[in-house]
This record gives sequence, structure tokens and C-alpha cells, in this order.
Amino acid sequence: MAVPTFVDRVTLHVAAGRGGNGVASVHREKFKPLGGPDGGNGGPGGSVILRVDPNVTTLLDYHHSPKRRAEHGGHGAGAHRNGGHGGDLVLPVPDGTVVRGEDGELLADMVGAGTEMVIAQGGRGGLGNAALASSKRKAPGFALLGEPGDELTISLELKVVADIGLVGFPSAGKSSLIAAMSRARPKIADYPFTTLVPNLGVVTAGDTVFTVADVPGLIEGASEGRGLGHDFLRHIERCAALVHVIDTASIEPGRNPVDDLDVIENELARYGGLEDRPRLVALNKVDVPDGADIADMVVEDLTARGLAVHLVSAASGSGVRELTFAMASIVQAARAARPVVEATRIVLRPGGADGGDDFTVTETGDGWRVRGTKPERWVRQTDFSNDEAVGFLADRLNRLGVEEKLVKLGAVEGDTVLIGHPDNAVVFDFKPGIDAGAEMLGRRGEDQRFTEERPAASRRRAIDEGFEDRAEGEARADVARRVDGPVSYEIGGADDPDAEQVPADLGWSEDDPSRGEER
Ligand SMILES: Nc1nc2c(ncn2[C@@H]2O[C@H](COP(=O)(O)OP(=O)(O)OP(=O)(O)O)[C@@H](O)[C@H]2O)c(=O)[nH]1
Ligand SMILES: [Mg+2]
Repeated sequence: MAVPTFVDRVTLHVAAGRGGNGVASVHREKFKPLGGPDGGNGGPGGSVILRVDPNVTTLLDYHHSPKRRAEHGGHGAGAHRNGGHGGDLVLPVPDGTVVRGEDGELLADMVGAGTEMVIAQGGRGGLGNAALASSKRKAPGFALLGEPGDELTISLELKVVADIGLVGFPSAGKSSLIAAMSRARPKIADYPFTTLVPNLGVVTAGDTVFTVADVPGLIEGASEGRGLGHDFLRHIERCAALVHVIDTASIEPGRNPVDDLDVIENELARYGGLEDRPRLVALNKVDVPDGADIADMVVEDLTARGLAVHLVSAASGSGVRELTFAMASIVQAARAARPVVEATRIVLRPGGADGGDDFTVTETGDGWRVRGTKPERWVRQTDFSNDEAVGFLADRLNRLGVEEKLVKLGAVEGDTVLIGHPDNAVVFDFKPGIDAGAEMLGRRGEDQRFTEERPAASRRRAIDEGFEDRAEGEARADVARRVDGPVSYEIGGADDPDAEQVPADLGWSEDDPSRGEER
């Protein structure tokens, strides 16, 4: 089995839950006339949340399953029943995880136990017709759709690479040892410099899970660039402790465990910055009779230096378990000593939470594009198979001033208006209620200057009074035709005789099988 050897970076696809749809329903009781609207709201979709968990030390889990999804919100139902809140998905990440977006942009540096980041926000639930009812719109025959949740690709990078680093001469058995104590399967061979890049293994000893880095072999002069040099020691800079892996069975002249240790320590000192790390010594290859003898001879010397010495054999496994427990207790002590930034519980949210009433209208060359948090959200909430819902959308857009702005910028009837991101915009044929040039001339040729109210003004007032029926009639948008993919219909469109036609196919090939359920 190929186990990733050095996972300090994973790409993760996260998807928040979709909001449940609102429902349009009318209260019914035996022998009683129709009651009021009683369609409940859809529940919000669950969010995907990253949370720093001090017990998590690796990103391995995400390497194995890089797609994570939170729960969808439940749909509303009749009798004022609201859909359930989709469950959030909390993804534990190690302290010091750097979160980046798809293009490598920094989204967050997650430091401190409990720090949270809502990386993908769940979609809002759609309002049911009970919530959409007002004194003027007593029985709405439509409801709002739930919105899709955020979906994005992120990368997680772990700066704290390993809890413990294995250091030693080439062929001392560092890779063999990491293979004996974890599921890592690095290359092992009887020639020096087998390991060219660090390997990472995850070790479990009792309740403690920690990571061990096996780095390329060091030799005297590594600090001057001999051998592989010592560049890769930066990978163990953040380790809490070091384990000296020493070959007791080396037949090279001049090699013995104590001198080997001194050479490595000398190189570490030249590299600098690792002096304060606790050390363990693993005298390896004691399955070899000569090795065992030599180990016995030097144990006392090394212990006298204050070092904890373990006699091990990566080959037979003897002593390995004891070594891992000794490593675990150092890791635990280091974790306990680390200043824990507990209880800060910073919650990071990407981007602005709400764009407010802002929207932009830009000319695209063959039409207009409207961008803005609200217009885009409203479009997503609209059930385009329902005329009344589409009319409600037109009312909202007009009330925000979208139509007015389009007219002001020179949009004329028949222009294409796209609302939203190029990938999933909804296409409209512009049909303003107010006409720039012909503004003063009413639809039927009367000069509005001679009547007391102009249609746009009266309509706006009516809308402001609460989506009056009059406003709906005048400002309704009607499904007219389908333009390459997205839905197309008209904004405005007061008394178009063809307005009632509803295309059979609205292109909702979407993933939501429950669509249309609400009516
Ligand atoms: N008999 C015996 N041989 C071992 C033991 N551990 C490692 N070896 C052998 O020693 C040789 C080197 O082992 P590696 O694990 O590749 O050593 P390394 O320290 O990772 O070497 P580099 O990656 O080159 O720095 C291999 O032939 C292993 O089979 C052991 O406990 N007993
Ligand atoms: Mg190796």
C-alpha cells in the first residue's frame, strides 16, 4: 500500500449544505373554507467549519478523503412546519494550519486551540408562503427556494511538520525505524543516502498520536555541504524532540556510537537552533550480535551524559515499542508546555458576510451584467416555473433600484441583462417599466406629465407599501423564453399578451430532485 510519505499539504474540496426550499401551502380543514397560507420555511444548510484541535497533528485524514460535505437543510412543509437545520461539518485541523484558496491566496492562518473558520457557508433556507404573506399579499402562491451552499477547493498546509525528528548517519536505520513504528513505507537500502527527502510517519503509542520525520543521513561536514548537506534539517526545526539513531553494527573504521553521536551533535550545533530540544538515543541493530555487544559497552557512557538510551532493532522490532512510548511522553510533555492559546475561539469568516444593498451594473458588449449580493441571492431563491415567484423577484429587483440604474446607464428594451457570475448567470430580456426616452409618454400614448402619478413612481410606492397587487401587475416579470442554458425572462413586462406563456423546459437539470415539490 502506498502511504503518503510526507503529507504536509492537502487539497480539499468542501461543500456546504444547500438550504431547504420553502413551501407554498394553504391550510385546509374539513367543512371549512380555505384557510391562510401555512407553508413553512426551508432550514439553512450546514456550514463547513475548520477548527483547530490540539489533538490533531496531521492532515493525513484529509489526504485519504479529500471531499467533505455538510448536510442540506430540510424543506419546509405545510402547517407551518419549518425544515430542519442541516448539520454543520466541523473539520479538525492541527494548530498552525495555513488555509489557502484555489489560487494559493491566503485565507487564514489557524493558530490557537478552538480557533474556527467558516470556510463554506451553508445556503439560506427559502421562505415559505406563510412568511411571504403580508396584508397586501394575503395568500402567496409561491415560496422561495433554498440557496446552494458555498462550494470551494482549498489547500491546507501544516507548518508544524513533525513532533519528533530522527537524525543520524546514513544507513543507521532511520527509515527502517520509522517503518517499524508507523505505517510509513520509506525506501530502505544498504547504501548511504537512500533517503533523499524527509519521510513522515504517524506513530501511535497508547493514547498519544504523534508524527515522526525521518530525514536524510548526516555526515561530518554536512554543514559545509558534504553529503546531502543539511538543508533538510529545516524540516525538523519545529520538532519537539530529536532521536539519535545510531548504528551499533557499523563495520566502517573509526565508527562507534559515542563518536557518531558527537559528529551529529556537532553538525546540529553548526546548523543551530536545535540545542534546546530534548534528545533520545536509539542504539539500533542490536539483533546483530556485535551490535548488541557494542551497545552494552556504551550504554553507561551515554547514560552518564544524561541521555535516555534505548537498545532497539528495527529489523526484529525489539525495543521499538518502548522507544515509541518514551517518544510519546516527550511529545506529551512538550504539548503540555506549549502555551495553549485556549478559549480565544476566533471565528474567521472568508470575505464580507453580507454585501448589503450594493450592486453594480456594467456593460458587457452585448448587454448588461448585474452583480450584487442581493440580486444574485434573489435569483437563486426564485422558482422560475412559478409566475408569481418571478413577479416577486422583479419587485425585489426594482425596489433595489436595478431597473432604474439600467435605464440610467442607457439600457433599452430588448437588451440582454445577466444577473450573477458569468458561470451561472440568469439571462433576462430587459423590458423596463420606465423608458428613458419615452419615459414621459405612457404605455398607451398618454402623456404621463398630465396625470398625477407616473407609473414608476406609483409602482415604487406601491411596492414599498408591501408588494401590493397593483405593483405586482405592473412590475411583474414573465417567463418568456430560454436562452442558452440559463433561464431567460423579462424584467418589467407589464401588459405583454404573450406574458403568460411558460416554457415547458426551464433547464432545471439541477441536482435537486425535490424541486417543484412545493406546489
Ligand atoms: N540487522 C539490521 N539491519 C538493519 C536494521 N535497521 C536497518 N538495517 C539495515 O540497514 C540498512 C540501512 O537502513 P535504512 O533504514 O535505509 O537506513 P537510513 O538511516 O534510513 O539510511 P539513509 O536513508 O541512507 O540515511 C538497510 O540495509 C537496512 O536493512 C536493524 O535493526 N538490524
Ligand atoms: Mg533513510
